[in-house]
Amino acid sequence: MKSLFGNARLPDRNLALEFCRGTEAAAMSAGRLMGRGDKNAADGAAVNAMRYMLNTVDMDGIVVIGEGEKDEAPMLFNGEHLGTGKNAEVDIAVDPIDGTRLTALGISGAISVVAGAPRGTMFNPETVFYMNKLVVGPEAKDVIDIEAPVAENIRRVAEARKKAMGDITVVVLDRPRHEKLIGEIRAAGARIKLITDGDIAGALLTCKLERGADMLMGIGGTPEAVITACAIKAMGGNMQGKLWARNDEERQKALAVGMDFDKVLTIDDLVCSDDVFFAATGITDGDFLKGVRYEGERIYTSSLVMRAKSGTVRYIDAVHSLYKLDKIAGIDYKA
Ligand SMILES: O=P(O)(O)OC[C@H]1O[C@](O)(COP(=O)(O)O)[C@@H](O)[C@@H]1O
Ligand SMILES: [Mn+2]
Ligand SMILES: [Mn+2]
Repeated sequence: MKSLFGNARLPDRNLALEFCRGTEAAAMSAGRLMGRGDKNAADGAAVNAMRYMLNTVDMDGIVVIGEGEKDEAPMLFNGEHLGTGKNAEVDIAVDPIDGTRLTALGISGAISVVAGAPRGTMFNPETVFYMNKLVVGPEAKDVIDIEAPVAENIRRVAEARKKAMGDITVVVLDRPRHEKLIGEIRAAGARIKLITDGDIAGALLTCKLERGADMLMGIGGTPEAVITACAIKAMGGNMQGKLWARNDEERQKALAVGMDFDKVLTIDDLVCSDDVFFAATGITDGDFLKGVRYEGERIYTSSLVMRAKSGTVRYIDAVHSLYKLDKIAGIDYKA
């Protein structure tokens, strides 16, 4: 029988599998603090574990997307080097917890994420913390236009998805800034799934085969936008974005370093490579991934690992041995 890979050289090592160790470690450390009401403690635990694990990976990584200093939470810093310095030169985008508040309150939908791409291929949002986003799954990838009216985008996605407009579900972050957007979606007759946080996981729902949503619309973080672009590339969907400033001061500061608020950023502007890696682990239970479960000496995690070049999507359920991990990794998961 002919081999699946023929005689071709096997693909390069899948970095996303290595990244998954980082998201698992971050999720296990942060999940331990679920519901304690302390966002910074959870973020700090996730950041330390993530940094520790990613530094063991054979790569020459530079953090392009840390988290932005939007809320002065513990973070991996932009420009920080990660990995052993061997092998591939990669841009890294991390969000050790997307859904810090969800974790602190024990609400579903928090995940830990890392994305990687060849050096110099990830969009650097500089000081702009927010972006207006439009994300869709594979069937609707060629029909979206973030500059067209909301109803028109819904109509086009409905046509592409062979659905009635009333059956289209749009994921939207529940924020006062989205009052107009929500009104327009309702006026178009579509359904809305409001999320309190976590628009990376929200965006992934557009590419999920079952129980998903059809679109994500609205303003969320720019770090999350770049990470989302990596994930959506791997899942075959599409995304557009436009930078958004909270106030004139932020806008002027960004304009001074050459940022353009009128430009429609395509998925390729956000990450201009198809060799993109993505890993995510559930912290609290979510639509996509189960949260971390602590069972005495064992910790259970659920992760999603993807590589855009090969198109492989892996779901990895792992069982971790708490006491062994404490010893070898020096991370105190019992803390
Ligand atoms: O809460 P804001 O300021 O509206 O920002 C929205 C962003 O914050 C989040 O809801 C949560 O992000 P963090 O948990 O990483 O802080 C993102 O998913 C989203 O993109
Ligand atoms: Mn975060
Ligand atoms: Mn985030």
